Amino acid sequence: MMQAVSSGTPDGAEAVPVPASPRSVVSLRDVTKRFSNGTIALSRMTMDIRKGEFVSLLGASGCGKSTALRIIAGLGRASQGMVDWPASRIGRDGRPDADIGFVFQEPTLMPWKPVFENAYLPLRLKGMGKGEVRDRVMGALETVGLKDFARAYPRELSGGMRMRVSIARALVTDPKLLLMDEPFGALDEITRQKLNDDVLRLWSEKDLTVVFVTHSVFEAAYLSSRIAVMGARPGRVVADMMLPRPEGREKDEGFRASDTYADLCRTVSRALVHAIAAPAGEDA
Ligand SMILES: Nc1ncnc2c1ncn2[C@@H]1O[C@H](COP(=O)(O)OP(=O)(O)OP(=O)(O)O)[C@@H](O)[C@H]1O
Repeated sequence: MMQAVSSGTPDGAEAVPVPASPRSVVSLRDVTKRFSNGTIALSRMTMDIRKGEFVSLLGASGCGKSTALRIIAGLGRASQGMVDWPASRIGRDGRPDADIGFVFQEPTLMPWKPVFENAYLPLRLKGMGKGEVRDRVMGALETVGLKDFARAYPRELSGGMRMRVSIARALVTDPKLLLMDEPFGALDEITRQKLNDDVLRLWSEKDLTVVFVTHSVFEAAYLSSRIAVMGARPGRVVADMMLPRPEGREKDEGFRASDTYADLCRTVSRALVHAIAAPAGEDA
């Protein structure tokens, strides 16, 4: 179902509803976001996210990545343009009823609740009893390697483990679309690499569609099947790159050390430099 907004035309353009492709999980058409203070965070962003993709939104700070992700999640509304979640109904609040998992930049755990309660939260908010979903919550914790920490409190966990709880909480509703807003930016490099591998494993095992915000070329090149490089002022997609994945979904240390990965990083880095230099209006 579509959420279309055509009031206000900050850059003089009218929204043109184009049907999403049958494989689209989310489709953005000419989406513009103008905040009440006049900041135009996104301008005419058009993008189809297709089932099974691992899409990274890559760009410099302030180019509108988080704004785009919030609109994809239905947490923020476009000022203009059209957002379509073909397989979902739109509720009265303007949000899709699809189960979408969202992992924020910070783990945002409740410090006074143990790990189990934190992961259980989305199901509690849906009115589901703890007894009824105990196995499901434990399954999500097992998926991220924290089954033995269900009774621990967030203060007893490392930063990486807290982020794993946050991922378990996003997975507990069994979403098909997982949105991650620069989740590993605050972690050390080793932990980040480990979590990158975990996310790739989850993507593969759970047949997820992932949209991942990052400003790391290396992370985007390692994880993605597709990278949308964004330019700033106003935020827009400057390059939309499909990445070759001859080795399948999962990666390993061998891939990190490979010429293929080095070449990929160079290509993505060049695209990012171009995006930063590109004058507004020069699109993919
Ligand atoms: N609620 C808001 N009100 C006004 N301006 C906002 C609001 N949220 C974001 N912005 C502005 O919109 C632009 C895009 O912000 P956004 O957070 O989407 O960028 P980003 O690429 O995710 O940045 P970062 O990588 O630093 O998180 C920025 O100029 C930001 O200051």
